Amino acid sequence: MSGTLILVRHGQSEWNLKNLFTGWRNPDLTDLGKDEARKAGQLLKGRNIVPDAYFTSALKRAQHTLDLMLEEMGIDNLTIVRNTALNERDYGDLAGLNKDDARERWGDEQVHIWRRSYDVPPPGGESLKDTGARTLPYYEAEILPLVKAGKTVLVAAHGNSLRAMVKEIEGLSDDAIVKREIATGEPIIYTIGLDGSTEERIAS
Ligand SMILES: O=C(O)[C@H](O)COP(=O)(O)O
Repeated sequence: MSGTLILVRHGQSEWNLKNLFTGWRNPDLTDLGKDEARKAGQLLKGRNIVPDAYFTSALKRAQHTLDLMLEEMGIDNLTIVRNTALNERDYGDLAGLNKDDARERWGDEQVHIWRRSYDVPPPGGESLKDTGARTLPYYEAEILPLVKAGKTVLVAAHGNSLRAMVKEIEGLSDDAIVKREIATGEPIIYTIGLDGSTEERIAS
């Protein structure tokens, strides 16, 4: 027996557009972000995928993405589980700063290390490892058991909470995850067996 896990990063947010570090701040989607979310819903609908369970973060941009996807899929009357465990990495003191301004101030390399290294946190914030320490226990307790029981589960979350999950699911090394980017509004679909074996299918 196997189940299906679908991971979706929220569509473009107002702060993605403005090139600001966002983290736990709470901007909504742009018009482009709303379109991306609707397209993700259409893609799943086109594949006749009807999830059994829905998870998202406590942040508007991921919740709105899930709502728009469900609208496109014609699914209502359901329970959505929202949890801070699925929130974006906490960007600490960088939240609200422009990413180019930060590069000017601290240099390209330092900013890249804060954004993409595995275990170096930005000042006052979470590294990817810290994010995983919050996201993965939740994934393992609440999401994975459903998938292993043969269910289809849709998770709408964030670049770095999803990178933490992708690292675990695909068994990527600390070095390999540094290069892994998660595109907005593009569902990643995994088939996961009872024994935890994984087959990745990326929708396009
Ligand atoms: O929180 C943010 O600023 C973005 O959603 C993700 O940022 P990143 O591309 O720096 O990881």
